[in-house]
Amino acid sequence: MNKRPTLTLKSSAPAAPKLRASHARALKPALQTGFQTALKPDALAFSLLGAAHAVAQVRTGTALPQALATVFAKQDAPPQARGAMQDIAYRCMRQLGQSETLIGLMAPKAPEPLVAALLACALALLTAPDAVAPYEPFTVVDQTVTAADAHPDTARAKGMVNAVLRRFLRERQALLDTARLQPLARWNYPQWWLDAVKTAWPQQWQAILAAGDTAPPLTLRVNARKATVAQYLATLEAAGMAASQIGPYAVRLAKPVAVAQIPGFAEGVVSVQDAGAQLAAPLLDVADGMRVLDACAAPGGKTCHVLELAAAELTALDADPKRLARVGENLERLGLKATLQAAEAQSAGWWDGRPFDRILADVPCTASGIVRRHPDIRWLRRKGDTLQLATLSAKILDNLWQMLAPGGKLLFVTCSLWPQESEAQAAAFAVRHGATRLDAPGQLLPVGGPEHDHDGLFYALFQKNA
Ligand SMILES: C[S@@+](CC[C@H](N)C(=O)[O-])C[C@H]1O[C@@H](n2cnc3c(N)ncnc32)[C@H](O)[C@@H]1O
Repeated sequence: MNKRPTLTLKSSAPAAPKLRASHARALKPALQTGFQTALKPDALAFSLLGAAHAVAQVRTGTALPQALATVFAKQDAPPQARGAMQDIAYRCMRQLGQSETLIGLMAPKAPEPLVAALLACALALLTAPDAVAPYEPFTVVDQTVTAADAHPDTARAKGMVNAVLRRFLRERQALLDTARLQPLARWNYPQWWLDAVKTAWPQQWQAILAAGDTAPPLTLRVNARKATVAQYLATLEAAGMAASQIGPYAVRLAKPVAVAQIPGFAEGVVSVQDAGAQLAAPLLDVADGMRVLDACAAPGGKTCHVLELAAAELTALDADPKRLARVGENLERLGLKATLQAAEAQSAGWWDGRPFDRILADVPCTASGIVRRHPDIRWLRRKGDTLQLATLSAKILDNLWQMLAPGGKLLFVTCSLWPQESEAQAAAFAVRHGATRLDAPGQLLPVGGPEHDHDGLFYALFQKNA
């Protein structure tokens, strides 16, 4: 791996203020997550409190989708409140560094976990640019105080919540200017993540970090068995939905909508898939009748795309049986067939010994390239995860190589930005196995803008000598 120089963030502004140690410590687990409030489900206060519970759970290590699912179930939230909770919680994740820094500047002492999460949710709404602010500032403050009052873990802090948010409204710009002297608040990523992006991508680090804080587009993959892109664009136009083609099978909707509102989704005409992820199936170069292994398949985006392009004999393997079930659901919706196998890709116990013509190894990784879609990842990952996951994926690749037929191709994919998991891994693998490296995009950087409206993926393609 090439060593690149580390850039440090330069600022002509005064030195960043030190936060009190109490604000920098890890937050304690949230209490009483099952408590039912008397708040009306259509009130913003209800959604703020639900989102705050989910955010507090992320701060103790739970992934945001799981945290939200728990809150939805426990609070018996109706669909509209679920949508609002999800929107607030995702905004909060993208602004968490700034919000926690602001709380550190304004709160008299470190708030309890649920209070801190509630304040962070409110600040995420209050700091949204005016043009896209979903609620009036005074509504946010009023409803946050109402939410605080409605829960036993936050009720005592109601006065402090009110004081902090009103102070923020009064001193907004000065507080933001001070907070943003901290890299954590300026970029909304932990320091180790900032250092890692700067080291790996010294030219593009700012664009990568900024793009990771934006909401992702809704990109669809047109099922080549059922429609062409031109036909599907005409369908969208007839439905009054603006969209454009951004890849051979990729269509981006101008305005994201719920899956249920996507024309043809239920009938399998389209699937939701990032434009960068849609490169995998064509790169694999599968022909009808080939034996194909998708070794880390769930939820099946790439599996299904391969089968939309060729009538292959495909085995979809995944270590997680619950996630594997989602591959089955996607295959069914699209009218496709594959053999599903719950097993670990670094073991060979499940293999019948018949070599595969093509292998897709979309290995487990830090997912550092898909933070705009999963903004909680940056707060959940630890620096040491990279080495641990790279070690596992090396084992997976070595094991899969023996299953590849002579002349066959293996496509190695990650959704990581870290070279240790991607290019360094690919280079070391090629040396270990004397594998021929074929043309592939390498690292796709998620720098944003219309030309790069894709996640951060890495592709390396290998061929086994015949
Ligand atoms: C990046 S995701 C795959 C995404 C999928 N290829 C798609 O396009 O929809 C990685 C998958 O690897 C699975 N996984 C993790 N460890 C594994 C292992 N040791 N063997 C096989 N699958 C594993 C995870 O459950 C996860 O579904």
